[in-house]
Amino acid sequence: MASATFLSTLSLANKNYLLLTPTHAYAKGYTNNFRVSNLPSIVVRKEGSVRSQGFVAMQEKGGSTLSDDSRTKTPHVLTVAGSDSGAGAGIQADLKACAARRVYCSTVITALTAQNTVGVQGVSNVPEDFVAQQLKSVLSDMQVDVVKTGMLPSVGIVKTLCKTLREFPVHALVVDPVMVSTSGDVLAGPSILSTFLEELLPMADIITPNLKEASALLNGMQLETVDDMRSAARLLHNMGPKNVLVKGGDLPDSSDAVDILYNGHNFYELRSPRIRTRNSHGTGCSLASSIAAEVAKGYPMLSAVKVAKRFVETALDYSKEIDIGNGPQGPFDHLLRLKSHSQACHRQQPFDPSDLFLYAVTDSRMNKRWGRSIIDAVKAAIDGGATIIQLREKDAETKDFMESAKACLRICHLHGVPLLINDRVDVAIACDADGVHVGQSDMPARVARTLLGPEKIIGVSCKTPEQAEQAWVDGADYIGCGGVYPTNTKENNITVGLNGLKTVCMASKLPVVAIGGIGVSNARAVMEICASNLKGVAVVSALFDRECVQTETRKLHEVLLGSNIGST
Ligand SMILES: Cc1ncc(COP(=O)(O)OP(=O)(O)O)c(N)n1
Ligand SMILES: Cc1ncsc1CCOP(=O)(O)O
Ligand SMILES: [Mg+2]
Repeated sequence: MASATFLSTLSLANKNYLLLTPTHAYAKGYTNNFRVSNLPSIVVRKEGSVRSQGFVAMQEKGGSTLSDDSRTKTPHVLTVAGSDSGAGAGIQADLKACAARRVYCSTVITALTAQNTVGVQGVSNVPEDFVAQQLKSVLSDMQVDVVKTGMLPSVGIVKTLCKTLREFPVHALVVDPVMVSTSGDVLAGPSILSTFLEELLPMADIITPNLKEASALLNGMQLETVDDMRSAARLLHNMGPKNVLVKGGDLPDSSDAVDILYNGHNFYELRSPRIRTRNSHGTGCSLASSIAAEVAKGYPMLSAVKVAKRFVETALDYSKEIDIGNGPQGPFDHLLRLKSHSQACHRQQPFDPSDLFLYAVTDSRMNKRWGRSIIDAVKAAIDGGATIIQLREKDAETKDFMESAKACLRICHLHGVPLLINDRVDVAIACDADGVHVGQSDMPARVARTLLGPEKIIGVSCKTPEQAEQAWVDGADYIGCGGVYPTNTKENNITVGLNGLKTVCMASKLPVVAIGGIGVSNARAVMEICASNLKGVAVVSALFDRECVQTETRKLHEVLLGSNIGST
């Protein structure tokens, strides 16, 4: 029996309501079982407008007592694609990606390909009416959230799909415009292009072309730079899809993999270190189905793309040694190295760098000295305006640490504040914390990323540009840079000063939080080094080695708001 995970209940006019976020409502399938009430949305705005959160109130259909029994809906992706006998791409990749992302995946097969790591040896299209029959079988019976398309090998199949989707609308359509396989074999000829452009693209919530596909959709336009990718994204957006992700994996002369996401208003440049591996067959299919999976869970598109991209990168990185087939392009493994991850099906808030604004780091000795529990310390820091918490409990017994971490997590999540664990990746996994902070002599961030999976937050302590570059390559989310000023909290810790902090910020592609000897008297000076990626300060003693944690946190919060930096 599923336990209730909603934030709170509300009783009004003898009726009970669930209070929960709209995406949570969708992800949990509550919209199927509850009427969305006509109560106005309730908006909780945390101090300093660091994060605002909308909530909706939902009333149970036909009943008055709320319980969560068996109301959890399984997120469901339907993939409409070709089969790859080598199982690196196509339907097989989609199934594995969705399984790895913990989303149910049904399949409509459009073509059979005889394929291996050398290339495509044969293609046999499935007759249109049988594609139609498969679509109807799935969509008339199952509650599909997102349809993801891959190889659509004939005009008739594209038309059949569009017609069926008009008959059975779904929450979102993800179109991977597969035209050429990674081996260079043509999977959908130019005759299909016009139907694609006229019928399918306008229905799409996102299309995910690589450079070759974007060029083919744009009449052979040359795409050689990131600026070209932006132009292509804008032109493709004009054709009707709500979002366009142009994938720059093939961009020459780039040490990073750069993708451009455009939603008609903003461009997002999504960069990640390029992973050099032979085992990349199926990357495009897997990315598109991972995006579909995250959208099916209720993520907004930008978050879905970020998590999906990180997932594929992690899988690629950890599939480097796989040795399958003799051809130039091997498959990667979605599950092999990742299967020990405790990736819960429920969605969690994606990392928001502005959460680093006021980073409260606990200290077991200080709490003991002032006679307070970790839980009381965390509560007080949140009440004072802390935007992220780290449990840095160097002396705690593992069992005690886990128990207090679980209690702190409940409090943090009620307030929308992420909770990270210092050093102890095992504790973070065991209590499903939001992430970890590791230093240069702790578990390497790359290993922590593999253990924690793509969504968890990982912070790394860095004193130098080289360490900052490594943190980025390792898949960290932020850098903790310090000690900025001398501190008694950490022994033998070299002080980097404001200059050292600035040097690291300038070199870092990641957001940075400053740490070490920071408090009310000098926080402003720290923030005024004016580095756009310096997002806040992390503080131990100035909050926790004080009589009233809440008052000290509030004072620091005010100073930071006054500095007017990093809060956006
Ligand atoms: C936000 C943040 N930045 C830096 C540190 C220091 O981590 P580390 O270097 O591993 O030292 P310890 O905290 O483990 O003593 C941090 N904890 N948080
Ligand atoms: C953990 C850590 N890492 C670098 S300095 C430091 C200690 C920060 O503590 P305080 O805020 O009390 O100076
Ligand atoms: Mg450490």
